[in-house]
Amino acid sequence: MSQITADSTIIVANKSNNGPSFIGGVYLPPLSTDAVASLQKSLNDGFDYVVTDLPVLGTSNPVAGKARSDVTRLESKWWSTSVVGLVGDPPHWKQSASARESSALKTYPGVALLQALTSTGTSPRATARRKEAHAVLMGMMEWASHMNIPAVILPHVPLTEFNDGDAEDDSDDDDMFAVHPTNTKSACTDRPSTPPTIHINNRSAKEYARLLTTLATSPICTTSHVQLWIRVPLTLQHLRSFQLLLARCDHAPSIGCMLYVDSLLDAKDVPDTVRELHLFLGGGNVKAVSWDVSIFLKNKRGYPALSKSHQFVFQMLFGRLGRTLRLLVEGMVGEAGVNVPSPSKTLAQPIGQHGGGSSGRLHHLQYLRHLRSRPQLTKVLDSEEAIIETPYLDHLQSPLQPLGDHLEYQTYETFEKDPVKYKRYGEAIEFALEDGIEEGRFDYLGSTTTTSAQLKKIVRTAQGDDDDELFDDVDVDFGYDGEIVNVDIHRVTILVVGAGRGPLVKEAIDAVSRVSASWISKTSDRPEKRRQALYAKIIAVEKNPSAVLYLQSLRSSDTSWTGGQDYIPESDSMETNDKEGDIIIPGTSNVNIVGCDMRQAADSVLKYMVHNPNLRADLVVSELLGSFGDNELSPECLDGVQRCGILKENCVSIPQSYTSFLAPVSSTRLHNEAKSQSCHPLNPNEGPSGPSIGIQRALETPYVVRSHAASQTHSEQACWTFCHPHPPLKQRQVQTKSTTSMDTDVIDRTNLSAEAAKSINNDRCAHLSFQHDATRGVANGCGYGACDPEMTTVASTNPDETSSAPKTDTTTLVLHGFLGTFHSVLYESKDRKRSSVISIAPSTFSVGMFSWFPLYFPLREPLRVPPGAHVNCSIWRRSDRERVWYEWCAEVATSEGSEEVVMSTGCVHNPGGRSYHVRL
Ligand SMILES: C[S@@+](CC[C@H](N)C(=O)[O-])C[C@H]1O[C@@H](n2cnc3c(N)ncnc32)[C@H](O)[C@@H]1O
Repeated sequence: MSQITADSTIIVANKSNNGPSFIGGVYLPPLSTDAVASLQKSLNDGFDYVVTDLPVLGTSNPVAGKARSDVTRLESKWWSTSVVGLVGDPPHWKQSASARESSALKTYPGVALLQALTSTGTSPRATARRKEAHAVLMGMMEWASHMNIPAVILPHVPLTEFNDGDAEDDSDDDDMFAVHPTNTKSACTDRPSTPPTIHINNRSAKEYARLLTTLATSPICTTSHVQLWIRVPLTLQHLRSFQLLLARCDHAPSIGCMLYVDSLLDAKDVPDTVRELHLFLGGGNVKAVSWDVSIFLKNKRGYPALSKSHQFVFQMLFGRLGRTLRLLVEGMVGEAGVNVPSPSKTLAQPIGQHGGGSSGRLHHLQYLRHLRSRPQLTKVLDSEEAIIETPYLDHLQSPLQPLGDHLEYQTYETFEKDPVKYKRYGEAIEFALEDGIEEGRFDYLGSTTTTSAQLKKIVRTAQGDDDDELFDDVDVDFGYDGEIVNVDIHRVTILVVGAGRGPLVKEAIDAVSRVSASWISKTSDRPEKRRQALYAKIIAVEKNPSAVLYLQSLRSSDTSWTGGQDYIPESDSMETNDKEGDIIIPGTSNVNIVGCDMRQAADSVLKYMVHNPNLRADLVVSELLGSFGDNELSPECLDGVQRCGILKENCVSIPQSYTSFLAPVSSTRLHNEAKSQSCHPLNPNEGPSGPSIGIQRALETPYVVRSHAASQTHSEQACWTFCHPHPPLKQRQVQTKSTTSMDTDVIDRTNLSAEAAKSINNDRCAHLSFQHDATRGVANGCGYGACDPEMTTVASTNPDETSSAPKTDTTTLVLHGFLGTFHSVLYESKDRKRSSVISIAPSTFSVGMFSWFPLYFPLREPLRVPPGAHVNCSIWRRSDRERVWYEWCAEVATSEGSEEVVMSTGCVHNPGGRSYHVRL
């Protein structure tokens, strides 16, 4: 049976074994005090959990402690996994209420209790009522905690005036259930051009916040981990008022939102809803979404279906939070005796007498499952990478420091599973080799002889085709099998730096083989039918001794690493590495493994290259990129390689360049996680039992995170770009007509490429301005993954006006930091016709690649950005002899004519690298 627990990742992980993640529950009011009967009726229909009314405990009133049979019949594992509690109004209150009261009570369960709890009246009656309400609520919560129920549904403060305080004392009880008209219709249908006013009783809201905070910090939530799901109807005003409530509760993680969809959503209100929801998903701690059966329409065959507008909302909610979001079906389907009718029932068409199955809600569940299984959702929620990354959602990690630390075996293994990254590297190496051949850049090594049969085999293997018969179809004339063929061999030297466990070496070997096969095939028209092929010298440099052992083991067992020959022991120099008298096999590679820091050519093989210009590298391949591009010190490492003098002057680097991007993010979850680092730092050197690092350090440290409950509010912007290798000095001097006194002859005799890398400064700064975006950046979703232009189209539509301009924005954004991402051009041909790119910047995201998550730069204090204002962010990359670090600073500004007025600013974070740095 699937589980409902406080830890969403556990649920999803459990579910992922059985198919798509989808946790669906149901509330069956006639059985609301019998969890056994509810479960019996609903599990067969495919629901995962049920909602039960929490009982009134105590001895002082007539219905308190009323027996229920389920407590003696259901084992604890069911209560802790498959039952959610509902805080409703005490039954004896309902019983004593007049008919009018009853109908008002049905609006939202628990509202009458909430009203009594939060009233500030001082009369004896108000005081007694409040006391009773408090005892009822605490009893319910204690029982939930006792039963280990994972979550409890509570009401939200209604958007109406309570007759609060002493006024209540003078009124009869009818008035306290009076429902304001706005309560029964979607606020989405009120589309004011000025900011909507939240008509809630502010005093009650604050009383409620105090009560919830008390619960959230009590053992009920901190020890028993009961989550508080506040029922928030899906209207603009409710969403906004709930965010105020959460802010008052200091965004306690145990207080979450259960969105309640109980009103029809007019198509013209979809843009507003989409924009509002986008931000809400970053700040509303959304745990569940409940669909009231009254909003279902009838399809042609009479089965329940949602309107197009609600389908869009479903897609958005599940597309963003589908791996952690629980679903609930509520409301009546026509049976008698149901005591929780939908307030908006009259807006919907009735769907008939029965919703199918033993629960009467089977068809609703089947329909919602059908929406969840649409390709738009399955491709984001059920892909292999989605399943792999699930445990990492919103989980902060210290950025790796592969230069300063040695990576673990398992870390390499995880990298190597990426289905996109290595493919793109393979393509890039192939393009670079093809262009090198076209430009005649690879040295002629000599000629070798082989047979047609052997050549066929080489081509076939490179094409991944082992079937002899199939090969007969290939339109290349290789002659008869025994024919002797001459092949001119050209040598390419490939330096793979930071080789790890060798995946890029493998890509290089395969690319050499593929390019050679195609060159062999293309060169049949040369004199005497002499063919041409490549032979590669690959030097794999790695500083992690354990990874070097792995590389050596691979070399000893894989003949593709030793030129297709049986194992050849490695020698100290490049030239003597080939076995005496061995014939070079066209299209093969011979790998040398060098265990040292790439910034020092301390090894004999590398020294040999330095002293023999024709043996220097034609191609240098590396993957030293961090989430923010340069944050794992790729620039310093690759400059170090170049400075050693082991690159030819026309050497090509893969990657050729990488650009760092930054985008503002609104996410209370990420900010909370960062704050909690002050007590439980991630830094493995300190560990969970280490000293607390303090709030300053916690919020001046960037974290790698698979953002999830987050909203990127503007398109990302480029900060800076690093290109490799630096053009040889002489070339630059000629280009810039430098008149320095440097003796170019001397430089010529040493190494122009090496000289070029000697006086490089990799410090950078960027001043970015994120202008007001009326769509609130909805297309960027949570800031990880490809952006969705359809969202922009929907959010930009303004059906009220003839112009297509978006409606005036009325929301204040709350920013909690910035997400750093990167885009890298691995290789682009000079004519730009062929290129291979990897990216985690949303606008150019490499779909399916999961090796990098964004780098979250927190802000010490969240920034409030009023409608129309823009956000400026300055970021610096700084260094000293031992460290590299970032400093960042954000401000809010408006434009007044041509003038910019700064409205508020944060401080410069991490000055001098005081809280965080990367070791050189
Ligand atoms: C991100 S891993 C990539 C490993 C492998 N190329 C891959 O794609 O799976 C970076 C590797 O570079 C190595 N490395 C980092 N800086 C280095 C340096 N200065 N010299 C040699 N190796 C270095 C690390 O030990 C690590 O194995």
